[in-house]
Amino acid sequence: MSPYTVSNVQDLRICVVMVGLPARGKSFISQKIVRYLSWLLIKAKCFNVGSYRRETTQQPNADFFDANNKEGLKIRQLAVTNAITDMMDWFNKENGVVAILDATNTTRERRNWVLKLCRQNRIEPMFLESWCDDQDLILRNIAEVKTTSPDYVGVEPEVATKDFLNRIKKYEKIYEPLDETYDQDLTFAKLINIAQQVIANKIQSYLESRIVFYVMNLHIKPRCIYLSRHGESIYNLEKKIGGDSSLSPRGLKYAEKLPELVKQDAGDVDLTVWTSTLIRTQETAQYLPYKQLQWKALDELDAGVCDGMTYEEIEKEFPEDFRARDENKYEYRYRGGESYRDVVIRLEPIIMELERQENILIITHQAVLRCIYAYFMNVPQEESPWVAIPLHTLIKLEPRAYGTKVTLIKADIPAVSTYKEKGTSQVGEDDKSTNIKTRNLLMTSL
Ligand SMILES: Nc1ncnc2c1ncn2[C@@H]1O[C@H](COP(=O)(O)OP(=O)(O)OP(=O)(O)O)[C@@H](O)[C@H]1O
Repeated sequence: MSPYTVSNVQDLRICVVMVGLPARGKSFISQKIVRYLSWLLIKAKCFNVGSYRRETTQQPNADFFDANNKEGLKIRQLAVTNAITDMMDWFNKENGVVAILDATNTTRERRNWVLKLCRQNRIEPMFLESWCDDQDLILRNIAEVKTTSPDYVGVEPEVATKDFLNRIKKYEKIYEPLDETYDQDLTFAKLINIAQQVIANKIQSYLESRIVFYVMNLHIKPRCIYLSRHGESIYNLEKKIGGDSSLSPRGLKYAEKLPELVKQDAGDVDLTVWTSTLIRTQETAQYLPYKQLQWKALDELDAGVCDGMTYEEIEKEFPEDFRARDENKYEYRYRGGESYRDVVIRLEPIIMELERQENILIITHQAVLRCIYAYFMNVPQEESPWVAIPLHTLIKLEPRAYGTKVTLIKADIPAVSTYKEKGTSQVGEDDKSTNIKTRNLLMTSL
């Protein structure tokens, strides 16, 4: 069995029950939690009741959501029942650890029903409410994601907005927010106006506290995260892995060009640059006119006894290890070194801090960038160690409501390719194959 990344996960099953009026970011938060936990290799899945409801009812108007609409109630009850049935199946058949029940769950009656079902099935219920009275933000949310939802295909945005506001009114009539006194025995967290205020009540397990800590750090301000590998290094030229070498002359050219490349895209925004503690990332960042921070956690995957060797040398000297790594690159740990899984675990504070921050430029290493990229782009663990991250290329990530937009900005300074395909010890591709890899990278975006 694989080791867990968070303690006390064994035998623990948690259902995060979302609570809140429409357009309060419940789906946004649910998807973020799933991505975060999946990245940490904790089995997590979101059950969105709206999608179940859409299987039977297309494009209902606000009246459908009226508490007195018997037909509407029946359909909505069926949707939540089906979602919960699938959720229980997932816990039982697929050994799920954290399920998110993404629905409004606005009444005490509904929450009590979910609570009972969870307890009967040995699942810990944790309620997570998003409460928001910022009308401008709610209107922005409706414009950003609701007027374009499947519920409003072919409907004018103004008409859709008006109907959605009516839908919210229907829910407001019956809404019973979580209450510190009434709900004092429940495990719950309540986010007020994003995370201006956070109430945490009876948070029991370590995993629950990680989830609360994570959602506390989320923000929705528009921002860019730039990622770059260090410029081409002497070791890259010699096809060696690891080490702490300096940049090659072409790598230095990239370092000189980087300020212009960033400025052209980012303009005058304020950025902070994060580098690893290794010479090649610092040399790459040396001309950037921004505040810089060094993180040990951003150092390259430690290749242990293979540090400083070429792949050909590794294949000759440690043939079994070479094959084992190709077989399961994510789990393979170099003798005396690290695996991709180890790197993900040490990157967790980086991800947490990235969620808190605004515009950041990270200059680090291939394996580390693959792990960070996998978090933002939802790349499955078995694929992430094979993502091509070319040298001398700036990757721009723009987090959006339900995903991340990715753009590649090439510096147009030649560099060797350090990409190694499965089953060979050869690195390097011609220009054509590098472009194919680049396209693969773009296609993984949401
Ligand atoms: N804590 C929050 N409070 C308010 N808005 C948020 C919050 N977090 C994210 N958002 C914004 O909410 C929007 C996404 O809305 P989302 O679909 O997640 O709402 P919802 O509550 O799931 O609505 P519905 O009940 O209709 O499914 C995005 O524009 C996102 O920026």
